[in-house]
Amino acid sequence: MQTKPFRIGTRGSPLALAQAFETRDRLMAAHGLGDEMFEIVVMSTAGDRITDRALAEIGGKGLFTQELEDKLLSGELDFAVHSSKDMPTRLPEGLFLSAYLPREDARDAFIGRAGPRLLELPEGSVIGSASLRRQALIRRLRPDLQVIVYRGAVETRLRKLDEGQVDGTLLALAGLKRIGRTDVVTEILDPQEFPPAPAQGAICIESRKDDLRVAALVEAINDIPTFEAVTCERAFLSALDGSCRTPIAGFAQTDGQTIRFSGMILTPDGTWHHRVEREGPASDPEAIGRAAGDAVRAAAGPEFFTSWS
Ligand SMILES: NCc1[nH]cc(CCC(=O)O)c1CC(=O)O
Repeated sequence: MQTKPFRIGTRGSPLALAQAFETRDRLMAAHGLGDEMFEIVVMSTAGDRITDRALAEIGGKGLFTQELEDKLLSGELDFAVHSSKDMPTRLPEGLFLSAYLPREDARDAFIGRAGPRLLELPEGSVIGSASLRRQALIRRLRPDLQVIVYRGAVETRLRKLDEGQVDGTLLALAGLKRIGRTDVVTEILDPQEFPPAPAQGAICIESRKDDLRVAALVEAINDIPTFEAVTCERAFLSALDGSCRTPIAGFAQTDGQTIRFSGMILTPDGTWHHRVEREGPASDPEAIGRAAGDAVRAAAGPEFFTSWS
């Protein structure tokens, strides 16, 4: 019988902590365990420390995960809780995503100071966002707006907005819900016009492949529809990857039988984009995402990926 508490790794941002506590609470409820059986271990990652540059510039994905993964591999942590959106498509040897929590709303939220709606902002308004996808989508819909790189924890971004450094910003609705700050949202963006990032809104658990005890523990809270949708979206991302500088959006929905996926790639300036729609059996989410990725890559042609890099 397990006597030592499970060590749960997380970043220290308010959102990361909320996600780690939600995971712990679900595990306690599923197994009838007390909180003494879990220890939350907070770690700082490179992504948390470097806040003045765009992520793609300093190395992109992996910046929020590497320190946690090192501690998983050394056995100092039993599992880590992440935003699936922050996870690289390829994980270190020996680690895997062993469970997904039920997905929150995957849509993006607009938070406007100069106006409540993105499409109605005064010409030349300044939007802060560090996400290549959001920057490109804004430029596509509103080429007249000025987009500036804007990072940091949610509360920092909201303060900068209040101070007037920008006229608006975009955040995942899911994150705002989890930290109880949906009060700032002025518009929820239509996922057809403003499609979310692959895996947005889904919390995942990462653990060692050979740790069957943890696999059995977390299996009890794994949400199958979220697993199917996010696996499909991550396969799309993986089929297109090669560059973390490509703005990519992708969203899958499943009814347990069929997965419906829709994806979009854009040039960073928003002038070109390609959409793809695919559906297929929920039993093979990866194949659907991969086929969608291959199709959109073929439709866009090689110059799409080289003309602006
Ligand atoms: N590192 C950015 C990040 N990773 C996950 C979320 C939101 C929560 C989610 O998508 O599950 C955010 C912030 C944002 O995009 O607003």
